[in-house]
Amino acid sequence: MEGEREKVTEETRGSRFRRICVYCGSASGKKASYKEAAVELGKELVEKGIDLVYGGGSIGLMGLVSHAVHDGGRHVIGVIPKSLMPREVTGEPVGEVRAVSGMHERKAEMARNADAFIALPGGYGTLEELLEVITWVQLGIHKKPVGLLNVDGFYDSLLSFIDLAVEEGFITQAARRIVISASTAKELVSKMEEYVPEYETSLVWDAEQKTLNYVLERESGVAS
Ligand SMILES: C/C(=C\CNc1ncnc2c1ncn2[C@@H]1O[C@H](COP(=O)(O)O)[C@@H](O)[C@H]1O)CO
Repeated sequence: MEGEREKVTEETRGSRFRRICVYCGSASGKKASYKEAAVELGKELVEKGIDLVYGGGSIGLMGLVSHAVHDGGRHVIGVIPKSLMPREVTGEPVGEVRAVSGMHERKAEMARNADAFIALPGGYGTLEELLEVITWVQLGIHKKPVGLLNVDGFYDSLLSFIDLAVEEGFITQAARRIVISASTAKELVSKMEEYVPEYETSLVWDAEQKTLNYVLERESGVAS
């Protein structure tokens, strides 16, 4: 039960993260290792006392990771656009469901509520969410760690592409280091714990807005 849960502090949980946002496939993929990795990641969050925010629903890897975190007693927030609320589209979500008006608001709400981001294997939706939060670091919108769970080399070709873009002068070495990757959940979370941001935030979230509006730090008067 939520209210009876033992109070976990940064010291007792042994993690600097209170809540991690997980992006992952609305499908499960073909290999058993993808499903196993989603469950393993959920259990790792539980072991470290970390809560989850994700895209809501219980289909595919999204269902596996959210059930693993919820079953382990941690808090789960699923952010679902109203248009995807019918159960036949996303399945039955667990934990707290936050209904939002659209996809942009959903991504902003997920990002705002997380201390870090992890991408499991997935398709277009996962890639879009992942690349956006990476870009937001580069733009100085946030400096939260971004991790790629490279299950069975699923993300090898994306990492090679990023390296090519570095070689070809489209991504800087510093921006390359935004992307943290590992093949197991334990190793990934541990690397993310050690991550030292190289980018300063120069834009701040506009808390008055539902969508990801941001303003230059010097104009907002808010220190991040
Ligand atoms: C395809 C349709 C619905 C699929 N249902 C989804 N339910 C919840 N969240 C979703 C859904 N589809 C995409 N997302 C978000 O993107 C990521 C998964 O996308 P992918 O393309 O499967 O990688 C996931 O992190 C969600 O936030 C409409 O019929």
